[in-house]
Amino acid sequence: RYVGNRSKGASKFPLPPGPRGLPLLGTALSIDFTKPWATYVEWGASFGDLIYTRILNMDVLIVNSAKVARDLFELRSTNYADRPRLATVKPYGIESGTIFMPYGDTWRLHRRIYHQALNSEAALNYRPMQLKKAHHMLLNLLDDPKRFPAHLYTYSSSIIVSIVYGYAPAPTNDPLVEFAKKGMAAIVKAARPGTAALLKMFPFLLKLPTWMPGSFKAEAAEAKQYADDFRAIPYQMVKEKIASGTDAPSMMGNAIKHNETKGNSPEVTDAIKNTSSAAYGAGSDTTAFSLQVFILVMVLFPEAQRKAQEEIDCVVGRNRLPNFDDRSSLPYVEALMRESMRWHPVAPLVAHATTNEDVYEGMYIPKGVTILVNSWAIAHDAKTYPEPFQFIPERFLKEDGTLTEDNVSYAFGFGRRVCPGKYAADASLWIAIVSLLASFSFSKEKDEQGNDIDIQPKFTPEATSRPEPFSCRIVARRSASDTKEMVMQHLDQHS
Ligand code: HEM
Repeated sequence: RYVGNRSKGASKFPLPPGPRGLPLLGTALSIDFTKPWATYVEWGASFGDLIYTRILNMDVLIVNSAKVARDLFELRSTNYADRPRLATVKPYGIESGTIFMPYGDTWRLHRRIYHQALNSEAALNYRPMQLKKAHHMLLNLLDDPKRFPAHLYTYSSSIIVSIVYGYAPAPTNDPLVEFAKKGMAAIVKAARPGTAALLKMFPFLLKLPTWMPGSFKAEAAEAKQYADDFRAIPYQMVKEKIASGTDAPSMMGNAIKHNETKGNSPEVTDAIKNTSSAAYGAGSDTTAFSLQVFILVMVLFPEAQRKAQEEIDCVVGRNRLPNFDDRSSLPYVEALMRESMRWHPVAPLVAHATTNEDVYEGMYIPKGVTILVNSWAIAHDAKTYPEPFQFIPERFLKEDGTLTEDNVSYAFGFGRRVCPGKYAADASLWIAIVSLLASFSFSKEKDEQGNDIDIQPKFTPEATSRPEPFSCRIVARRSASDTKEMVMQHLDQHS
């Protein structure tokens, strides 16, 4: 059990209840690591909505309900905005990125840079670019529907590089996007809690020669190299564009120019490099994976797809593609998007840490403890969402057909750490979803005998979780040539 330095006043309160584990391993053996969020829900049935446990050598609190999340992360926000100190972060070269950064002044500086570029007003400026990228994605899907995950990734990452660097990547196989993708794959490994816990327990694993089984040296060195390059190379590129007067407006460019007027503070220069790479890391997979979930649910729940397409056909018609002006007239599409984000939140477990000890409803919360919010549990709470495993967009609609207040905000996190890219992300998701629904139908793939190939939905257990690969048929709703012609007409209008 946790032995921390408790203040006198707090010493009489017990830790929250939770499963007891084994020495050294804690409760690690009882966790289903293919879907840890579901194990924590099971524990919740016995121990409640706030659980204390020890996983390997880490003390962890788990929050399983929207109420506890609100009470701690919103109402006591200053104390619950830190991050756990993962043992992987430094060796993997990402300690100065926003996502893993301790709560404090440098983190505040980061948030100011994001705020300038990504607040709700600023995010409106990206809409024409997002619409154009959505149309490029439709063309990529028409050409090669089987590679849909790659097209979704190209869509989401090209939006981020455009916002962050003002860089217009090639529609496919862009060198910067490809480089960033490889880097991300290496860096994602740093966020695996199992690796972090192992390295904290056995730091020598990082020092073992690369050829020895169990060595993390090569993996960490590779990730660090990518992380370093990804901070330096785009920064240099944007600086050069500014110098030659060929830069496009961007988060990085604006921050560099602002910093120049203040005498080029090295601290701000670092923050500019680190926020930009973190925005790529935090914004590319999340958006692409959310769209993969959307396609998966369209295949699994054809009735919802049909209703959304009926709404689009009725409001937008079939002679043009939807745009942002249509958004408020398409409540079913909006409800479907919310239901898709609820059905599988791509950040199912969000890790914060406390700054100081606290007492909540008679339970002791230690200083510096990791506190995992189980967003998946919140999204599958049958009291709020009856039949939580079904896909029912109507749950977000009132009787009069207007939307409810619930906009699934937990999908973007909590309190002071809430996702700073959420307005831009929301727009990227919406325009992609409505454009895809207007242009394609999604259904199960057929086997050689013409029977539907069944899908058993499964999700990866990483911090950003996506569906395991699944096959599906993506067919243009108009003929392929008509769709292409319509998209090309829209693209001509953009330019
Ligand atoms: C569908 C897309 C997205 C989803 C679902 C999403 C979700 C999240 C979540 C759950 C968090 C953790 C919040 C917390 O700790 O409570 C987060 C953090 C973050 N997100 Fe997003 N995000 C998305 C897109 C974006 C985009 C497009 C950007 C940038 C352009 C971005 C930048 C960030 C950053 C920098 C953080 C770290 C914030 C901090 O630690 O203070 N995200 N996001």
